[in-house]
Formats: sequence, structure tokens, C-alpha cells
Amino acid sequence: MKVMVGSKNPTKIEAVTNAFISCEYKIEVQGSDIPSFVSAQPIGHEETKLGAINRAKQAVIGNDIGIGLEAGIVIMDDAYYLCNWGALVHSSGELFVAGGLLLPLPNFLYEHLHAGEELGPLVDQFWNRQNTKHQEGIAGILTNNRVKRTDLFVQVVLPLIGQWEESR
Ligand SMILES: O=P(O)(O)OP(=O)(O)OP(=O)(O)OC[C@H]1O[C@@H](n2cnc3c(O)ncnc32)[C@H](O)[C@@H]1O
Ligand SMILES: [Mg+2]
Repeated sequence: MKVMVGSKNPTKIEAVTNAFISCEYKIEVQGSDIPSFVSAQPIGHEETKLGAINRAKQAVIGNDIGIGLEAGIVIMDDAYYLCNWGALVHSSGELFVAGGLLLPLPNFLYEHLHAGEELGPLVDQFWNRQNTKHQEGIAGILTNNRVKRTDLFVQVVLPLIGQWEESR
């Protein structure tokens, strides 16, 4: 089964690989830089979910399954939260979506996020790191590495696989 991930981010490719392997599929996973057609920093569940869907719909072309994973930020109770959405499109055209971890972001990021800055560079700047979005991510940093970025995307991909299986 050929699975295409709509991203070259290693955390996303690894998460998709791990999730399918844990479900005992024989798969060939590849990643491709596919545009999300939403903002680089999606805001709100709707925009984040749409980014995941847009990526999955393009990723499935020429493959058995396309997966889109997108992170965003949402405001709740005057605080920003990290949110995560995923979409699976099968070559039959069926589409499945699932949401993932919601995690409160520190208050000192509020003004920056409110001004439209992207989370990735902010994390690198404030934690004096490089390219954390390709590593444990803000989730890992804020959870003592209990939930790294790959782990949280696995928890998005598993319900995508499960919904697709259930529909067959
Ligand atoms: O190459 P792509 O697939 O686009 O991977 P990405 O790391 O940019 O991931 P998203 O587009 O899904 O994330 C949207 C924005 O949120 C940031 N972001 C999301 N989760 C993050 C995390 O755990 N750590 C650091 N930045 C994160 C990311 O840097 C982007 O600016
Ligand atoms: Mg991105």
C-alpha cells in the first residue's frame, strides 16, 4: 500500500509510518511538500482542519492513501492553545478527519501569536533552539517530552486509520 504524507516534516512522516506499522500494514510511506492552501500559521480549528484536508486530497493522487497533518493555534478563555488536525483520503475518494492534542501555550507567547507571528520560529527564539518543529516540538518542550510532536501525530493518524477500516 502506497501512503503519501503531504509534508516533508520528519515528525509527520515518522508518525504516519509508526501508526500504520502498529496496525500491522505493509506500507511504503513517502512525504512530499504539498501546499495546505491555508496560512503558514493556521488559526482556529476550521482553518487547521482545512489545511489537513487540502494536503490529504493532493497527497492521494497516484497513491492508495493520502494523509494531511496540520498544526494550528486556537484561542480559548483568552489563551492560545496548540491544536492538531489530520485527514486521510483513500483512492476511492473517501475522506476521514480527526483532531489531536490541545495544549495551552505559555502566556508570554500571547502577544506574539496575536500579532500574527508563526509558532515555529517563536519556539526556536524563546527556547534558544533550532528547528524544533522537526524535533520534539512545542508539545515535547511543554510536556517534559511525555508527548513529542511525532507521538501526538500518531494519536491523530490512528483514529484516521480506524475510521477508514470501519467504513470498509
Ligand atoms: O512542513 P510542514 O508540513 O508545513 O510542517 P510544519 O512544521 O510547518 O507544521 P504545520 O504547518 O502543521 O504547523 C503550522 C505552524 O505551527 C508551528 N508549529 C506547530 N506545531 C509546532 C511544534 O510542536 N513546535 C514548533 N512549531 C510548531 C509550525 O512551525 C508552523 O509555523
Ligand atoms: Mg507548515
